[in-house]
Amino acid sequence: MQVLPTHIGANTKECPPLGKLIVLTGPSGVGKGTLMNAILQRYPELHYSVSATTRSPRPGEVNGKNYHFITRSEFEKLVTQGEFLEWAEFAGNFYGTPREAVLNHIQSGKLVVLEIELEGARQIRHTFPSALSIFILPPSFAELEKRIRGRGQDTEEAISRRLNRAEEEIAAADEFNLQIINGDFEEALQEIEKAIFH
Ligand SMILES: Nc1ncnc2c1ncn2[C@@H]1O[C@H](COP(=O)(O)OP(=O)(O)OP(=O)(O)O)[C@@H](O)[C@H]1O
Ligand SMILES: Nc1nc2c(ncn2[C@@H]2O[C@H](COP(=O)(O)O)[C@@H](O)[C@H]2O)c(=O)[nH]1
Repeated sequence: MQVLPTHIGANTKECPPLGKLIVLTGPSGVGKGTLMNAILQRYPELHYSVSATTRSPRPGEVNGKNYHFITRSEFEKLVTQGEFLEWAEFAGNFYGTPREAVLNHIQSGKLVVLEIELEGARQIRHTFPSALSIFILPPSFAELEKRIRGRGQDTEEAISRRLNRAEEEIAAADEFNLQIINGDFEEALQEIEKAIFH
């Protein structure tokens, strides 16, 4: 039986995945979640990792389905206990991937998908070098802003923070295995499917 590491040190690599880990990253509002939901509808055998966050739920978001919504002190405790595979602060809130569920699913041979921001995706690149990392790009910055605003679920302050961060995120796109422009939704979806299954 393989022993799973319980803590990621600076030079530690997670054990080689028996299944496959897929990371979708890219700026807020580019359409990662929408693409992910479409992929999960088509391929229910994929396992989507539900993150923990200190952000407040948006209207319609369900605890345990969209996120595990927790307090800052709960989040900090989980960090101390090494319960996250990666975590980061984004636009004033904390987000993290629960370690145990992901490793268990990978061990049982599942394809596991993470939808996370840049810093977390970088951490996964180091700890899981064999993960497939896909960076989703907007067709233009103006379109990205239109999408975040069009979603209508963030305050003006949250929108500015996310757009300010987006430039830096887009500049890092080349760090990842694949860059896909989410202009035409169906085309982007097909490119992701191809990357995962072929
Ligand atoms: N190809 C597309 N063309 C036009 N609109 C799109 C496209 N893809 C997604 N959208 C829309 O863009 C908005 C933002 O999408 P979504 O919430 O999936 O982004 P996200 O990258 O997951 O954001 P976050 O990282 O903040 O969670 C949604 O209203 C979605 O319907
Ligand atoms: N590093 C991580 N980033 C995560 C995780 N779960 C989600 N995210 C990313 O955070 C931003 C903001 O999300 P929102 O739901 O508040 O719009 C977005 O880029 C998500 O992909 C995580 O576990 N770790």
